Amino acid sequence: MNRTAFAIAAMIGAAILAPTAQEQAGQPGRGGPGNPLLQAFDSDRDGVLSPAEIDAAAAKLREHDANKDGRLTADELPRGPGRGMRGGPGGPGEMTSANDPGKPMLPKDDGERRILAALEQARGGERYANVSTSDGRLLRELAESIGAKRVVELGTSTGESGLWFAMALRKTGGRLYTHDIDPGRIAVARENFRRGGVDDIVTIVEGDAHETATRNKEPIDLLFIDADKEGYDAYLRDLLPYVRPGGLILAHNMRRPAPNPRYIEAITTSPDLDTTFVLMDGAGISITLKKH
Ligand SMILES: C[S@@+](CC[C@H](N)C(=O)[O-])C[C@H]1O[C@@H](n2cnc3c(N)ncnc32)[C@H](O)[C@@H]1O
Repeated sequence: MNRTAFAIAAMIGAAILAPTAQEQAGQPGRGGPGNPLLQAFDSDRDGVLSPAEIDAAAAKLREHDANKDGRLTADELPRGPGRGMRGGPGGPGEMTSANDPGKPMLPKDDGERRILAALEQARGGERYANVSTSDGRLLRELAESIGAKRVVELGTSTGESGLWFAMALRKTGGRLYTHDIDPGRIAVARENFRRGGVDDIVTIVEGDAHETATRNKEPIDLLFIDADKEGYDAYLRDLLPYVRPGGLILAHNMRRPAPNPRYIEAITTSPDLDTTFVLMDGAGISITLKKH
């Protein structure tokens, strides 16, 4: 590995393996046996990073590149109490599929296994600005926890968020209505829903959602806004009357790309709505409860 590559690897390693409070409080820290870079990359535990271990560091970092695009994004990097690689693979505090929100949850049955396999395949294709794994896990849990029967999604893309919703809807006996303007992405989404075994509970609506979504006249349990950002406030205005009291309005990209300020104002100032912002270390999601 050349010097530049090592410097990048070291910076990334330092960023994801920042000292714990324990280390800051005087426990072993940088330069000592508790040094996070040593913990992550010093395979033979001799307290020194050898040239071979330095070379191997890049490969270890690449293991986190879930979508194999050659880059590491925040949702691919380990996070949480153990900060991922602390203690090395398999060591104490390492995030696994079981406890890392950035990784798919463990499937509970064959249906979930099939959906997760479809998601993994979808993540290997064009990603556009699809939800991250942590985003998707949250969408699914929120939909399932409110027993959503009718989920309306604006912005299907290739169907990743739709697959997460479908996982919830399999349990609730509900249905997803998902709208997109792009026929190419819709074709991929259709195939992904088929592959995930959920095409029977998904209705794809092709066209400009500013027009197609207003055809909805049924109560909505959960509305997910993830299409054109400048249109978020119009979508809210048009569909809020159909969201049932106690229903949820979720919106993606509340941090990046820059959110629509009219939408933020609408969801944070209305006395009928309560909003919180989550997963803001990634794209960011707003969770808005329609109270009345
Ligand atoms: C960020 S992607 C959606 C990602 C998807 N929700 C996911 O996480 O898998 C945004 C999508 O909105 C669609 N879109 C943009 N403007 C639209 C409009 N006016 N009507 C319908 N879809 C639109 C785009 O074609 C694109 O597929």
